Amino acid sequence: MLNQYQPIRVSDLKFQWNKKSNWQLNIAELQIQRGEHTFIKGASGSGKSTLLSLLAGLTTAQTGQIWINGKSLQTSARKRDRLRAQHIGFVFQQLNLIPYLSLRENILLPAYFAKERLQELVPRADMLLERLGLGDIDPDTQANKLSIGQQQRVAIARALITKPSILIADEPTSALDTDNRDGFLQLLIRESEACGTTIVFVSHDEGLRSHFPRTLRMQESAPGVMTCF
Ligand SMILES: Nc1ncnc2c1ncn2[C@@H]1O[C@H](COP(=O)(O)OP(=O)(O)OP(=O)(O)O)[C@@H](O)[C@H]1O
Repeated sequence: MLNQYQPIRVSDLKFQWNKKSNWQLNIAELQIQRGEHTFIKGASGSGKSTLLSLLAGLTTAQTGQIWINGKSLQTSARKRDRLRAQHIGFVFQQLNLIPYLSLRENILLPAYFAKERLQELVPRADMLLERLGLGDIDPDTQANKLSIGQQQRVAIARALITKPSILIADEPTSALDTDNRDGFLQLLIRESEACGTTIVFVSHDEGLRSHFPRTLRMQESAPGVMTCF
């Protein structure tokens, strides 16, 4: 059943990076339910990052609609920025921590963009640090003084600080060995579940698929036309 208030709904979407390109992404209908964990797989160049960028409102489609929690992304860039900051957390392969800021400052950055009251989120930042096994580290430590494993956990805390309803993860484990990869994913899923966050996780790595109840595949439906099932 269609429900426009689901975290993510896509309808009749058609997207090209430019008019002359013979590559196109077409999605007739896609819905992702509240709290659902979805794995998106597909060959290199199949459009996984393009789809994430459309869902985050960083790029807009020529045709069709995307709703995030019932709000259309067919709106001004300023409103899309606001929607993104309020509803979506991100984790990328490059963790994108700001090296000269402290752990706590890095974690609180999205709160600033979401215009949430920073002071009210400080206890949540500290709680996340504790839950992610970083409770023994002084939260004023600069991010570049942490090991990569610690930085990954800070990136999880940062993605979830505002309790976003959607978490978008783009290949966050591709630089990790198997043990680190599984540990990272378990923490990411556990903490997302604790705040009821819907996960959209892109990876080449088939080994991760079993952690996700739903898989979407980016596939060619006609020459040059990609879709996802
Ligand atoms: N900013 C851009 N401008 C123009 N074309 C782009 C841009 N980003 C991606 N493309 C093209 O769009 C298509 C899909 O690329 P995309 O990065 O979404 O694929 P992907 O499945 O995420 O690939 P990978 O797994 O290698 O990261 C490719 O043909 C790519 O060359």
